[in-house]
Amino acid sequence: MRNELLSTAEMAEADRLTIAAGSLDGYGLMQRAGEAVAALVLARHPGAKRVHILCGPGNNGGDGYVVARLLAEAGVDVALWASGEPRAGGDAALAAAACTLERRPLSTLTAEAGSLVVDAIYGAGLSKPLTGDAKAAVDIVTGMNLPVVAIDLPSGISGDSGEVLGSAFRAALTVTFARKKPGHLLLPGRERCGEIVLADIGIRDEIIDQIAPRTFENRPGLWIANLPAPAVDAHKYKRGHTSVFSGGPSATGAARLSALAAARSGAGAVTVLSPANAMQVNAAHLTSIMLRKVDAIEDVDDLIGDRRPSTFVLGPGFGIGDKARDFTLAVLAKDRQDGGVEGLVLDADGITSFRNAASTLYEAAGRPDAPALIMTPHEGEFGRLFADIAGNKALSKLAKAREAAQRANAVIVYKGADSVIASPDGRAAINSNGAPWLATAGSGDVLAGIIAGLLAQGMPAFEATCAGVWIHAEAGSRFGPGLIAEDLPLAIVPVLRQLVENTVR
Ligand SMILES: NC(=O)C1=CN([C@@H]2O[C@H](COP(=O)(O)OP(=O)(O)OC[C@H]3O[C@@H](n4cnc5c(N)ncnc54)[C@H](O)[C@@H]3O)[C@@H](O)[C@H]2O)[C@@H](O)CC1
Ligand SMILES: [K+]
Repeated sequence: MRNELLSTAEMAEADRLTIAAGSLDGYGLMQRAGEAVAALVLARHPGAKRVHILCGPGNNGGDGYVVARLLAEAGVDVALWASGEPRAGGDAALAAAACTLERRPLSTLTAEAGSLVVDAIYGAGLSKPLTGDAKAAVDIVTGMNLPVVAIDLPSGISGDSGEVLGSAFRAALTVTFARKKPGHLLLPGRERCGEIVLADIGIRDEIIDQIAPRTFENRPGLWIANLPAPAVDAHKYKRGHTSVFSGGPSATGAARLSALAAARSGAGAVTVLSPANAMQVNAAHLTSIMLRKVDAIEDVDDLIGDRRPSTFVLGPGFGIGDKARDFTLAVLAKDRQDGGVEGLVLDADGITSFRNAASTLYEAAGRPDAPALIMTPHEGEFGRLFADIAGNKALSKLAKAREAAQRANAVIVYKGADSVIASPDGRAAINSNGAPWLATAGSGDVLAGIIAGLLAQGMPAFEATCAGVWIHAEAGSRFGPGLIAEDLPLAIVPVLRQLVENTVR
């Protein structure tokens, strides 16, 4: 399966390039779109008493006119409601002319219980909040709880941001074309789409390649080729060494969770770096994971010279302040080359520690040959570091993560039920396999550990991060109710096995 997501502008470009390539004209694409939707309506709702088709003035409405004609030809009782007139001479006007059903104004919409609604009011062209007849239609249909099949997007949902503009339908099924759009995966759009079906309308893969999208759905196909599989002659340090900084005596659990997750994700060796006064408590809880005393920057330097850990986690339970900043900058000052430090995952207190010193962090991460910096902020932490970006209402979550990654010279995981992973090189991925069970104390510590563990095995930073987010979410979703963070490191094992055996996509 291909994982690209197309912005609404890229989708329009794909239409244009397809038409220019001469295989299909705009009207032909619209026919294909309408055929796909009509076929799904017939397949999914064979017993629908009556289907109300709501058509807007643009090409989304054009698709609706095609659906109306095809369903009527198939013997379905169709009622057609129009909002505005398609532009004369355009594809939608042709589709409307080919549909001889009586058209009634959408402002007079009435529907009966047991009927089905096809929403073709607005799609990719939505440019402002729903008002007037469109908004009233949403209220009526929602109030009656009628099932809705949305064409391309539920009207009112922005294809680029997933935001509700004014109000929006809640669809049971959304049929979109060629590739999904970010708004199908970002919240609240994802919830409003229901099941999403991707229909092939004749836009070929080569056309998408030409557009070279930089946004992806985070699925295994995006990174499986980079997933580490241990070589036959692997010894433990060849499989990567991750070190996790522990907090003080009363805050050590988070680091151990991270460490365990790094080990489960395949790092050959994992060390917890503990302040002297927490050595005992850490030692009492560690078996296969190593322990080393680290109180000062010299200790970090000694460790790197001596044991050559390739990745670090700093933040979980660590405490906010100078020490977090100093250790972070000490790690980022190392070189990557020749078996040096590959990367640092900065989470929780590690992120918050830089709220008034962000530029120092970004400069350190931007030095050529610096280890990769990966930051995993939830919404609150993101706002602390990137207040201006977080507060910019014109930006989607996707755009915010992208801008933050570029500014910070870091891979950013903007966490949430729709986590966005963005790379400083402009790539971004939206995750959609999460589950509410993952919102539990310590869950983020485990995520940081998985990412560091994959990174230590030589996975590139963006791919390791995307894989970590997906594996973490998949493990949590499969585990389900009752999940606590302690369960997660073990719960990733069956997910990893399926990935290694290539039985999950
Ligand atoms: N050749 C093509 O471009 C194809 C387009 N397709 C369909 O065409 C759709 C996009 O068509 P359009 O670009 O015409 O856009 P829409 O049909 O989504 O919107 C039509 C127009 O409505 C106006 N509008 C937007 N939001 C409004 C609001 N809240 N209140 C009042 N007016 C508003 C805008 O002027 C907009 O251009 C896709 O979603 C898809 O369903 C498909 O037929 C496949 C081929
Ligand atoms: K629609």
